[in-house]
Amino acid sequence: MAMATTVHPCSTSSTCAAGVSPSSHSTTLSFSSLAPTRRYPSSFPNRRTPILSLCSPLQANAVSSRTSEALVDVAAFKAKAPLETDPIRLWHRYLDWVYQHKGLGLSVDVSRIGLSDEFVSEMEAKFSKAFSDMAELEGGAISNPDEKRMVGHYWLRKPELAPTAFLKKQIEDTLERLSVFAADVVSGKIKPPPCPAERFTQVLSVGIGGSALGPQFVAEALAPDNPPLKIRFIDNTDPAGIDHQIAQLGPELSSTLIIVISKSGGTPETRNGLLEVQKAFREKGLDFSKQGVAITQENSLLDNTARIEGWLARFPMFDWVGGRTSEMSAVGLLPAALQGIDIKEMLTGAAIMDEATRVRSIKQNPAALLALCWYWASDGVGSKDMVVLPYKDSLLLFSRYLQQLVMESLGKEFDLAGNVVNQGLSVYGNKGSTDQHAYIQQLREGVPNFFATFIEVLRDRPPGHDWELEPGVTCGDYLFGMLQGTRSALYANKRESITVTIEEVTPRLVGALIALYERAVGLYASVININAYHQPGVEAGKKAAAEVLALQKRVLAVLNDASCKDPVEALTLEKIAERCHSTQQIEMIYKIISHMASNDRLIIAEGLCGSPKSMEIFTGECNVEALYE
Ligand SMILES: O=P(O)(O)OC[C@H]1O[C@](O)(CO)[C@@H](O)[C@@H]1O
Repeated sequence: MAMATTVHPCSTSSTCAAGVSPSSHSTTLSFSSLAPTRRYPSSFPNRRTPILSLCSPLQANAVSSRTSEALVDVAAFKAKAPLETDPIRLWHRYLDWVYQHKGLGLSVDVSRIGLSDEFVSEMEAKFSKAFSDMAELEGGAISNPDEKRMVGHYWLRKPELAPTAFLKKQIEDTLERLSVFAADVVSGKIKPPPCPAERFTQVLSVGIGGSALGPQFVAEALAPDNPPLKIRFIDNTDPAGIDHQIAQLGPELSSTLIIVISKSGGTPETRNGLLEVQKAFREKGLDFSKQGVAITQENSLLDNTARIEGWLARFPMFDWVGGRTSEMSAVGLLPAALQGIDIKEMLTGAAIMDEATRVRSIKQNPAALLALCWYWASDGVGSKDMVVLPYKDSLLLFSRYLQQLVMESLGKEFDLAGNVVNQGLSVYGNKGSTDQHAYIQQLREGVPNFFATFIEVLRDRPPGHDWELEPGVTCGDYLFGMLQGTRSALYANKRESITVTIEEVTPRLVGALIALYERAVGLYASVININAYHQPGVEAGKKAAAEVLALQKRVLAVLNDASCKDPVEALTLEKIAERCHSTQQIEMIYKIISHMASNDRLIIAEGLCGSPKSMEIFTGECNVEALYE
C-alpha cells in the first residue's frame, strides 16, 4: 500500500554529482507499515566523531515596528499606583479583587498584581471588543482568518452551542462512540488478539504537541493509582526514547492499545513513532492492526492508513478544533476514559467555566481577570515571563501544558492588521515547593523579568488519610506554608503574582482549569489583536528540517558514487559540497556527516575526532542499486 505524500519540496534546484536531482530527493512521509531498509551492514566499523555543540541561539529581534498607539501605557499606571504594602489595605485589596466561583470551588486572586480600577476602566474598550470577538467565535465565525477556519473547542463541552445541527450531532456521536469503546476495552469486551492477557492492560499514546500535552497533563493529574489501563507516551522522534517506552512495555506490548494522535495526520515525529512501534510489533510477531487506534482528521494520511490497514478503531479530530485546545475532544477524552477518569465530569467542569467566562465584566470574569493581569504585568507586549507554580505534584505538567497553549497561541510576529508586533508571553515552571530549591532564589532577588502564577490546592489528601507529623502540623501544612511564604516573600520584593485556588484536583476542576486558560488566551489575543489560532512560525523549522534531510540524501548519493569507484574515493567536505552543488551548505554537510559517522553509517578516514578541515569521508561499501536510483 503506497500512502506516501510529498511534504516539503527541496528548496534548491541544483543537481548533485551522483546525477540525482534534489527534487527527486524531497522528503516524503508515509504511514506505511513497511520498515525502511537498512543500507549498512551491522558489522560496519564503530567509529566515533566528537559530539558537536549546537548552533548559537538565534538573536531575538531587538527592534520591532510595533504599533504602539494601540497599546495602553501600563507604565504610566504603574507609576501612579505603586504596589500596596500595608497589610490591612492589602487584605481589603484581596477582598476587593478576588474572584470566587463557589459552585466549582475555584478562586482567582489578583490582589498581588498592581492593577487599579482606573486601569480597568482604561482597558474596558479593549475587553468589550474581546468579549464580542469571543461571542462571534462561539457563534461559528471564521475566527482563524488565514486558515479560514471556525474555532469551536467550546462546543465540545456544550454541543448545543455548535452553529449547525450537523456539528452538534458529530460531537455527540463521537463522545458516545468513544465512551462505549473505552468502556468495552476496560471491561474486556474488546480484547487484544489471543495472548496471555485477557484484556488490554496498557495504552501507548503516540503524538506530539497538542496531541500529547493535554493527555499527559490529565494522566498525571487524574489517573488513579491503579488505572484499568496504564498509559505511556511517545512524543518525539528520539529513537532511544522510543526504544525505552517499548522496552518498558516488555511482554505487555501484546496487550497494549496503541493510540496514534495527529490532527493533520502527517506530523513526522508521530509518523516515525508509529513506524517504530509497528516494527516492534512485527519483530514480536504481533498484528498491529488489531491493537491500533487512530485519532485524526477524516481522510488525513493517518486516517487513510488506519482505514486501509483495518485498525481496531478510528475517531475524528475536527477541523475546527486546534491541537492545543483539543483536550476535550477525542484526543484527550479517549486516553482519559481508558484510565478510568470521569470524562463527563471534565466536560461539566469546562462547561461551567465557559459559562463563567462569558460574563462581559472584567472583574466578574476570571479569564478576563487573568488576561488583564497578563497585560498589566507584561506591559501588553510580553515584557515579562509567566512562571507557573502549581503546589501539587499531580499538577506538575500544567505548566508544560500551558506553555504550548499560551506561547503557540500568543507568540506571533504580526497582528491582525499585518503590523509586525512580535507578541507573546513566555511560560515556564514546574511545581512548588520543589522549585523553591532550584530557581526561586533568582525570582526573589535576581532579574525582575517575570510574574508568578501560583496554583493552590486546598485539599491535601483524600479525607481520612491525614496525620500530624509534628503536633498540630501535617505534611500538607508545610506545602501550604511554602506557597504562602513564597507568595509573600516575592511580593515583599515587588514581584507580582496571581493565585488560582482550587478545592481539590478532580476531573471537574481540571476541566475548569483548562477552560479558564483557553478563554484567557482567547480574550488576551483579541485584546492585543493577534490570531491565537494559527502557528505559522512552526512551519519554518519543519521546512528547514526537511531541507536538511533532503541534503543528507544528496550527500549520501555523492558519497556512494565515490565509494563505488575503484579504488574507493574518499572525499573532503569541500568536494562533497561541490558535487552536491551546495557549497553554501558546507557547515550543514559537516554536521550531517558527523551525525552519520557517530551512528556508524559513514566512515571518516582519519578516524575518531576527524577535523572539519582535513577529514575525508567514504561510505565503507558500494550500494550499486543506489547508483541507479
Ligand atoms: O496533531 P498534529 O497535526 O500531529 O500536530 C501536532 C502539533 O504540531 C503543531 O502543529 C506545531 O507544529 C501543533 O500546533 C500541534 O499541536
